[in-house]
Formats: sequence, structure tokens, C-alpha cells
Amino acid sequence: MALTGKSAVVTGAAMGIGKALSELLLENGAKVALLDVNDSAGQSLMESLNQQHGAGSALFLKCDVESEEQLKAAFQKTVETFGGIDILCNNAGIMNEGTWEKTVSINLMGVIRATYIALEYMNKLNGGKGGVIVMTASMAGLGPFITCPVYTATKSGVVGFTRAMAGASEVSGYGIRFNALCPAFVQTDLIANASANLGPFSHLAEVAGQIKEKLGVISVSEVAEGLMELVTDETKNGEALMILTKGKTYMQFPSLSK
Ligand SMILES: NC(=O)C1=CN([C@@H]2O[C@H](COP(=O)(O)OP(=O)(O)OC[C@H]3O[C@@H](n4cnc5c(N)ncnc54)[C@H](O)[C@@H]3O)[C@@H](O)[C@H]2O)C=CC1
Ligand SMILES: CCCCCC(=O)/C=C/C=C\C=C\C=C\[C@@H](O)[C@@H](O)CCCC(=O)O
Repeated sequence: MALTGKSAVVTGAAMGIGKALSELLLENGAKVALLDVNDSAGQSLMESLNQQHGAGSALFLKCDVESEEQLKAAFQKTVETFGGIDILCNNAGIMNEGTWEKTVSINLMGVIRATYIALEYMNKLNGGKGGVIVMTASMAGLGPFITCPVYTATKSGVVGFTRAMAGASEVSGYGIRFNALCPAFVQTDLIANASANLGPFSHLAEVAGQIKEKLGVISVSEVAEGLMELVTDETKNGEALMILTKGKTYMQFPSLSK
């Protein structure tokens, strides 16, 4: 799938991994709607991206993935501006074991909320053109990250949702591929602020540090390269791509249907 002329929506786009995903999509010729709760970071990113890639190539829309109403308005505005949606990156996420309900609401419910709204525009059965939806899950979604049980639960849920939606789409003929990025530690504010957000597991901060030391920390651009592979390779559907300092691996899972 070539990206020239394609339209993408990225949630949590103002900073960190979402910013890197948006930059690489634009570099490859897509137009990008940047959805984020952070108004000032989102506005200034849009201005700088439009200077680099041409006026109108990036559109910032203030949007909280916890709000169905804000998501619906943002998707509608994207379609009005860019003429459709070909790519959705469900990237917005937090790690906070203290405010665990919010972690579930953003990381898992936000992904499901945005996906179902996107289907209204992308699903070939509704007159859409199809496309690809990529979730930023985590390596925590593949095995337990013991210092962050709720975060682990949300990311495991995202991997399961992605793989089940991939099968449902294939069998139903939605024309949409679903894949998940599963990076280990990535150099962003999320891990910089992590020790203060461990809630009832704050006594395990040192253990989290040891796991981080063992696995190493990758850059946001390494995650964005993984996104490009999952978006452009049309054979990829229902994949969970683990990204570590030592490279990328497609995960193998037991099959329930084949
Ligand atoms: N940093 C890491 O080590 C890893 C992060 N991830 C995942 O990557 C995704 C992005 O995380 P980072 O870039 O590291 O975090 P970050 O904290 O650097 O950036 C997150 C962005 O999401 C936005 N955001 C937060 N809540 C939102 C909401 N309710 N609605 C819309 N936007 C919202 C923030 O304003 C921010 O711009 C998350 O889903 C995270 O779980 C996955 C694996 C590793
Ligand atoms: C194993 C799965 C990787 C998961 C990466 C991810 O998706 C999210 C990570 C979230 C939190 C990271 C926490 C890191 C914390 C440490 O940097 C901190 O606890 C170190 C404290 C210093 C010490 O050694 O006491």
C-alpha cells in the first residue's frame, strides 16, 4: 500500500510515539489528522509539520479518546477535510496504576471506541474504501509486566481485540487490516514519569528499572519504522509485531479457527 494521497488519523499524536508515527506518515506522502488532548503541543506540531510538508497536510484536532462525542466530531472533520480515512493509528495511552479506571478507559476502551467510529467510514460494507488500523499496544500485552498489572491487562486486551477484529474483518469482507505494534521500553515522557505512576506497586519501582535495564530502551523512530511495515505490507493482518533493541519479531499464537 503506497501512502501518497492517503489519509491517516493518529490518536495521542502530539508527543512521543504518536508524534513520530505522524511525522513518518507525512514523510511518506500521507495527510495526517493529529488527535490529542494536549492543545498547545498539538497546535504547535501541526504548524511545524505544515511548514515541512506543505500547508494542509497536517490537521490538529483536540480530542480526548475517552469521549465518544469528541471522537465522532474529529473523524467527521477529518473526512470533510481529507475526503476519507485510509489509516487509523490507535496510539493514545497512559500508564497509571493509581488511576486504574482511567488507564482502562483510555488504553482499551479508547481503542475500541475509535475503531468502531472509524469502521463507519472505512468499512467496505458501509461504502468505505477499506484500509488499515494499527494499535500501539506494548510488549506488556504479550507477557506480564509485573510492576503494572492494569497496564498489562489493557495492552493484552488491545492485542486480543486487534487479532479478533482482523479475523472478523477478513471473514466479513470489511477490507480493513488490523495489526498491533508491541514495543518494549521507548524513550518518551511515559517512562520518564513512570515511577510516580505505579500506584499500589510503587514499591516495585526498582524492579521496573531492572526490567528496563535488561530489555533496553528504543527510540520512537524504531517504533515508527514498525508502523510503516504493518501499513504498507498488505499481507499483514492480525499481526503483533514485537520491537526490541535487538530487532523486530512477528509473534506466533495458537490458532482457534484454522
Ligand atoms: N513509552 C513506552 O515505553 C511505550 C509506550 N507504549 C504505548 O505507546 C503509546 C504512546 O505512548 P508514549 O508516546 O510513550 O506516551 P507519551 O506520554 O509520550 O505520549 C502520549 C500522548 O498521548 C496523549 N494522550 C494521553 N491521553 C489521551 C487521551 N485521553 N486522548 C487523546 N490523547 C491522549 C498525550 O497528550 C500525549 O501527547 C501508548 O499507548 C503507550 O502505552 C507502548 C510500549 C512502550
Ligand atoms: C516489559 C514490557 C515493556 C513495557 C513498556 C511499556 O509499554 C510501558 C512502560 C511503563 C512504565 C515503565 C516504567 C519504568 C520505570 C523505571 O524507569 C523506574 O521505575 C526506575 C526507578 C529507578 C530505580 O531503579 O529505582
